[in-house]
Amino acid sequence: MPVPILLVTGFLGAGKTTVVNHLLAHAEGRRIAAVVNDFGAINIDAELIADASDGVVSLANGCICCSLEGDLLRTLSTLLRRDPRPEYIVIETSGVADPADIVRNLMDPVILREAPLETVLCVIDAATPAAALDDALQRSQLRVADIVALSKLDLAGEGAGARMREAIRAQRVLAVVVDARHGEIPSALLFPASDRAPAPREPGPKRPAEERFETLSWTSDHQLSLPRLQQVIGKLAPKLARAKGLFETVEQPGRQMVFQFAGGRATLAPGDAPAPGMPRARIVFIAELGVLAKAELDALMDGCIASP
Ligand SMILES: Nc1nc2c(ncn2[C@@H]2O[C@H](COP(=O)(O)OP(=O)(O)OP(=O)(O)O)[C@@H](O)[C@H]2O)c(=O)[nH]1
Repeated sequence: MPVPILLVTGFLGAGKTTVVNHLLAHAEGRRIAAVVNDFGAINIDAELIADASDGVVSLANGCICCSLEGDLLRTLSTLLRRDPRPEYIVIETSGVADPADIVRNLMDPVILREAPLETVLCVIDAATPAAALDDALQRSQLRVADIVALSKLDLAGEGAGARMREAIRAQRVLAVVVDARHGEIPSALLFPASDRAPAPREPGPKRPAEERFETLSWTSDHQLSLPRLQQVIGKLAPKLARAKGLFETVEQPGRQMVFQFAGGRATLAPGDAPAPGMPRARIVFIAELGVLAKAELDALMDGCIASP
């Protein structure tokens, strides 16, 4: 039996992992394998994906739309040889990925036969201005989508959700647009029960690889001071496109916290127990190329380490 693929795309911090997590947590007995790509050296997303999946495969330190394309195909072949075989495969792309290039790779004749691309889902943050969809990368993410999920409607101002829907419709007349409150999308929509094999897709011409963002990682084996971190994030915020990380604070010892900075908003939430053998604090920062210097970042972040 072919194993349908769901490809999840969307800009940095739009809410892709939240959607994938919700899907895996409500798998209702389906064997779903997840492939997660963070283009930084540390794959925070893989750690944030619920254990509910049939094994999370993490592809880090590159983007599956360009440098890791071979790794993606090898990973899919390995998943398809698993016994028992997964019934579905979800691929979460990094927020900087151009999905057209991934779609092209998935049209590989063997993969297409064994694991056909069924659905492309694009997650869009409803709390960002609709003009964000004019961005070339976001346009290409929207262009290949069959389903568009509007996230963060709870944060969007009045009318913002409606304006975003209109902007989506203007670019993608045929896409199904759904609300995804905290990642909630009915799984029947994402994995429709159909015996028909999905038709091959035409991904369009290959785009020249364009480096626009870079990721900088910071790790430490110490606890962090929350007030100092808040101050530093305030300083860094204008330069950041996205940040996420896991660490322990001196204020709440013994508890791993999940830090998220997306759409200009920073949040901190309790996380799972720390993974063994990992540095106590690991944070990935994503910025437009040349905007954030590693030495500046290290100096600021080192200042967040709680004094003994
Ligand atoms: N309030 C609110 N927050 C949300 C919603 N969906 C996602 N978030 C938050 O937005 C932040 C980013 O969400 P993720 O799911 O990690 O975003 P992502 O698209 O996977 O991020 P990258 O993989 O880094 O591009 C997290 O703090 C989420 O909790 C929503 O519907 N409402």
